[in-house]
Amino acid sequence: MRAVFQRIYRLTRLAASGPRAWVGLTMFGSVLGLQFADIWVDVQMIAWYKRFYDALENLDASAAIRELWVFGAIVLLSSMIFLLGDYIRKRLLLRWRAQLTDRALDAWTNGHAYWHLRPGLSPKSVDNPDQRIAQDCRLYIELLLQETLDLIGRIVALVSYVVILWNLSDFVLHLPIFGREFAIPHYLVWLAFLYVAVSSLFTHLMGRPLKSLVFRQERREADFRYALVQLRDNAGEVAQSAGEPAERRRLAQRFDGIRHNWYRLIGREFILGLFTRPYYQSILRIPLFFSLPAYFAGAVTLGGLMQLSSAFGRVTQTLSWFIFSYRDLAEFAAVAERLDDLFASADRPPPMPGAARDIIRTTASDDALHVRGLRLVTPQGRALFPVPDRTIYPGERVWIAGASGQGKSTLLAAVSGVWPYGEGQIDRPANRILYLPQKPHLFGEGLAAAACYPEDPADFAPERIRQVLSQLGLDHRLPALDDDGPGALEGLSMGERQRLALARVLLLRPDWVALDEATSSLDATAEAEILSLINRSLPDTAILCVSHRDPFPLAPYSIWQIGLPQQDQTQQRNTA
Ligand SMILES: Nc1ncnc2c1ncn2[C@@H]1O[C@H](COP(=O)(O)OP(=O)(O)OP(=O)(O)O)[C@@H](O)[C@H]1O
Repeated sequence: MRAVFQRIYRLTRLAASGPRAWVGLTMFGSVLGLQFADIWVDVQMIAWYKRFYDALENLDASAAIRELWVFGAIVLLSSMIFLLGDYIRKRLLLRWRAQLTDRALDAWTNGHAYWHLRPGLSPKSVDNPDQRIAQDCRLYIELLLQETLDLIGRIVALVSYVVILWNLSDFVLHLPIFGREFAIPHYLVWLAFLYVAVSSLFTHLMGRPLKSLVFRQERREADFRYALVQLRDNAGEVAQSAGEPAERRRLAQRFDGIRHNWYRLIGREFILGLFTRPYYQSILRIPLFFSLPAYFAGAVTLGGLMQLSSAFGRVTQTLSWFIFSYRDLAEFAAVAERLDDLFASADRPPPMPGAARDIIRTTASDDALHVRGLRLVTPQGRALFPVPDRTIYPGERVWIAGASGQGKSTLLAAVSGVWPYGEGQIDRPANRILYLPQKPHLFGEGLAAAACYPEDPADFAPERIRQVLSQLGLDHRLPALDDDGPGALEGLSMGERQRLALARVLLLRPDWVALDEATSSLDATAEAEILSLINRSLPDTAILCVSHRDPFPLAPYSIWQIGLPQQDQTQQRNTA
């Protein structure tokens, strides 16, 4: 229970702090104030009923008409209070959600948490981070506002009801226990608290598994949604390999997960309902029974008994917030756990047990790349081939060669700073290394965004983008250049995707480039043309090229052999 409160405290602080935090807090205070004003209007309405019906009974037409005007004013005031409160509450919802989402995105993207916390790379990978950031942040704030406003409102109401009950139950109950007689003054007040405390304990014991079931349900829903997204992303491959039955099987399996957990969830809700439902239905009657000892002792009249039981009922009903809100509170606790877990894991991604994380990284003072004593291992601790020591200076071209699976891509990931497993030292240049993979991921924002990634296409002259795409053989795609939707990328062949990604090298003109089989899908002639174009256009750029084919157009280049040679190509090549 303490852990739940700590989580809620941490998350709420994240959402409600930050620049201009006072605006959010003022909004929260205003919503609360309007909630109290609404209660006051409610009280006015009750008083109005008495005045209006008295006027009717006395056949006082002018008083009745006056009360109609009062009624109109109360309705107007009540509507204004409701609408204003609702509007401010919704604005606050977005404000705190935006702040929490911002923090979650920071945590997820800073320090490469999104890279480290994937299955197989971390012992505690984070499932469905997209759902946690997109949905849980919203749900958390929604439930936070709902439960806290409700709770505060009830606490205030409780104080007034307890005062009423205390004054009404101004008599002593004499209770014989084990032969001795105990005198309990104001016994109804104590009884109300005891009754609800015992009932709350029951509710908690019966509903305890709900939180983890809700937690699991959210996860399974997200898994199912993600499986559908995967089908959309791989539509071409699935359709051409007639993979529909396999996809249906996969989707049905995910849905089965939802179904099984749902049965357990509703089963538990049923068990909880066995207690809460009768409790809900008897809460207005039980107070009457509890007040009977006072009646039979002659302490109150029948009218007093009714008044007492109604005050008692108000107190118990207000105190029963925990019982009535148990399902929502379980969801709130589950959402808080999922979100807090995301923040905690992103802050300190846990290391894989048994895999060294001892790579020392510094920024080289001479703007070169120095690799010393580097031994890379997989996350499971399997050692890859040792990487020969090497220094690469600005403007150099290097072919990183080696047979498949020996660690070339892993070396590039270590040089980029993301691969943590292994030991040795990497002193890297201060400037960013532009990395192009074999299978470039093109986001759905259109050709220009893909060609300039990760820079903003607005920073580049459209003419320059056209010229580069044309140099790379993508003239036929230029009419779609101004289309900034995913349709512009539809149908690009893998070779065209690689050409589009290579445009980044020519547009961004970085000081360092890592090409990780970035031309593997091009035919030999096109590959030679594009590599020569890059070689000519960027004479001062250092190029690290992972390739199974000799990148001779980059000549003069040297070879950095990783593991066993793939073929006999280890001699230094100095001419094209
Ligand atoms: N996340 C990971 N989990 C487990 N093993 C991994 C992981 N990443 C890489 N490896 C393993 O590390 C080894 C080196 O992989 P890497 O991709 O660096 O090879 P490569 O030399 O680039 O291969 P290729 O030429 O086929 O692209 C492989 O055996 C691979 O299975």
